[in-house]
Amino acid sequence: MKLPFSKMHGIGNDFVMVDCRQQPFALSEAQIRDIADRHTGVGFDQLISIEPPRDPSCAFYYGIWNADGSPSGQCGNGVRCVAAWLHRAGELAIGDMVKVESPSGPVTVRLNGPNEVTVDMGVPSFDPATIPFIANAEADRYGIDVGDEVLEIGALSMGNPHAVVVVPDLHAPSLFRLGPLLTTHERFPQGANTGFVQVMGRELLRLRVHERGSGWTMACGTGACAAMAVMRLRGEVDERVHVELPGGTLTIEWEGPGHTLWMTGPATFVFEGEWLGNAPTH
Ligand SMILES: N[C@@H](CCC[C@H](N)C(=O)O)C(=O)O
Repeated sequence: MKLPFSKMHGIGNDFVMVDCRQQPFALSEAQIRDIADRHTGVGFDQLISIEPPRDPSCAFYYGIWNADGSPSGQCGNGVRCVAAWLHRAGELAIGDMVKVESPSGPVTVRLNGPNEVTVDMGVPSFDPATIPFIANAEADRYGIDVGDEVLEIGALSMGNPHAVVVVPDLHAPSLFRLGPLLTTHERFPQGANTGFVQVMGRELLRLRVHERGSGWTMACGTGACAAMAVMRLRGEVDERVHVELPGGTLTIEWEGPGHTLWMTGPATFVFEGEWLGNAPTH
């Protein structure tokens, strides 16, 4: 099997992009994991397919798979790469705004330049049933048992589930233990992307994310949106915030509940390649 692909990244969150405009997406979960392997495959945090739309009001559909082969409903850094990929494929001009369809519904992208994209990420949902998150009622924070401690978290959906924990120090060793425990916590029946956020001021957050299905990543776009939304709901940040992640910075704008949230950041091509379908040798 020969599979042409583009390797891209959005501030270090890296992607294998597969062109499925003419032929249907046909990779098995095992093949996705083989391509994800950073030693015997290509390596990626997410694999993204670009396909014809299912919703006729959208120009294209994109599918999202994590490194462990599991599907996701949304990917913030990935959708910026989709826009830049469409530009390179001659499908989207600089300055254009277009609606593209994610597994969790349409989002609107605007190509600011060949490598910079703004995305209307939709309205964040704090409804526990939508996330999904097990809770008696919607709240801006929840106490959650993790081992023998109780952690305070925010929980929301950006089209995918997020837990947000405010911490005084992003380098505390405990985060590396807590990240995987929250990501697979029983109160998130479909798992969660776990963001640890340090509030640096009303316009600046620092964030590290342990992603469902991919582990610690250099950046998570929906994680940056989720952290901003939780802190804005709690009145701790302004309408426009920079979110610094290990791989770079995103700008997130949100007026508040009921409004859509906007994300701006880079999308970078790394190389074009062809996966030859070799099974890993281990
Ligand atoms: N890196 C992404 C999020 C990818 C999906 C996530 N791991 C999930 O399973 O929901 C982003 O930039 O948003």
